[in-house]
Amino acid sequence: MPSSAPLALTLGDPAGIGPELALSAWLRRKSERISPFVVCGGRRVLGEAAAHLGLDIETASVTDLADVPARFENALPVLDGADARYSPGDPDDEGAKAARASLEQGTVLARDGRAAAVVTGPVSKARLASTGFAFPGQTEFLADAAGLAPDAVAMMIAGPSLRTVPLTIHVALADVPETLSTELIVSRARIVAAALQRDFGLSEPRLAIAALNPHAGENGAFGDEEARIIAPAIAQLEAEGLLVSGPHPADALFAPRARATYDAALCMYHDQALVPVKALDFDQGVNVTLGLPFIRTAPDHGTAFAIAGKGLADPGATIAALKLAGEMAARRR
Ligand SMILES: NC(=O)C1=CN([C@@H]2O[C@H](COP(=O)(O)OP(=O)(O)OC[C@H]3O[C@@H](n4cnc5c(N)ncnc54)[C@H](O)[C@@H]3O)[C@@H](O)[C@H]2O)C=CC1
Ligand SMILES: NCC(=O)COP(=O)(O)O
Repeated sequence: MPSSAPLALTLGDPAGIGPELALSAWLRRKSERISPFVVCGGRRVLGEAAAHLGLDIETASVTDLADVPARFENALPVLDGADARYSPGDPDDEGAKAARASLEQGTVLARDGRAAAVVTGPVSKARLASTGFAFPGQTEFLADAAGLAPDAVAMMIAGPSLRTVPLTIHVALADVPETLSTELIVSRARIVAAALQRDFGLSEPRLAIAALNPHAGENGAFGDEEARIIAPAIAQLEAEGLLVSGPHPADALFAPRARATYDAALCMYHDQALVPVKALDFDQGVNVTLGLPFIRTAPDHGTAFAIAGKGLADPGATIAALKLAGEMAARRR
């Protein structure tokens, strides 16, 4: 990868807050020291969004990624690609197709090393599905684009207060117990430990593993997944030399004293992992896909259709995602 390779920012659903987040992040590029980034398609959307929000921002069409750093100084660089009209809060098929094309374009650029990372804007999973997108989320799409099975990657939600990893992601809560297995926990924990070393500079990462049931099952009174599935995984990981603790009752795992004892908490289901980060760090929460051969980050929030185009969207999580992607890329160079 060339040392000047820019970050590729995808548009997200054009009817959501993605376009205004790209504009706001560019406006703060100097104060926040954000590495140069290029938006994958959507020049019309971005122009109309800037006009709608009264933002005096020029976009610059780029075809050669080598031009991005210079253009980034004075204009928001945009690659030729899919586009749509700007219709904040009113998602449609044209916008969903543009969101998908932008995601595909950014992913290829990162996968081929032409972009330093792909930073994805928020998409509606339901709207993407309506285009025939065959994946429950972007995480699973990225794994597939890298030639990996869904289990070969892990979703980390990273904020200033803590990092969490949902071990099951886009599955119904009712399906979580049967989806969990000792092998799944072991393989995801290995991915997390390796990423904490490689991308976060932690030489001896400490992993805390949450229980599934209240009170970690209370010795089997309310569930046996802790003894049957989670404890054997912890024993195996310890035997491999990893610093692992648990299964911890999840209610106390995110208290400040507990957070000081680990570098990442591995959680059994989506909301167990995302609720604490969103409660503590909503506007700085970053979703990182671990285990890919390229870098992917994203703001850890959704399309927020109800506030799109109203000037209410906080760009903090998008800025944090861009900055973390830049730091990870610098560490890997
Ligand atoms: N990585 C991604 O692309 C993600 C996409 N989604 C998608 O987003 C859609 C909406 O999901 P929701 O659960 O409603 O979550 P959401 O994050 O879009 O909205 C939840 C609440 O947070 C507010 N909010 C979100 N981002 C904000 C920001 N930057 N500044 C100020 N307020 C903000 C919204 O207005 C709403 O009140 C769904 O279709 C889902 O698939 C959800 C999470 C992540
Ligand atoms: N709530 C986080 C989330 O669902 C993000 O999913 P993905 O689109 O990054 O796979």
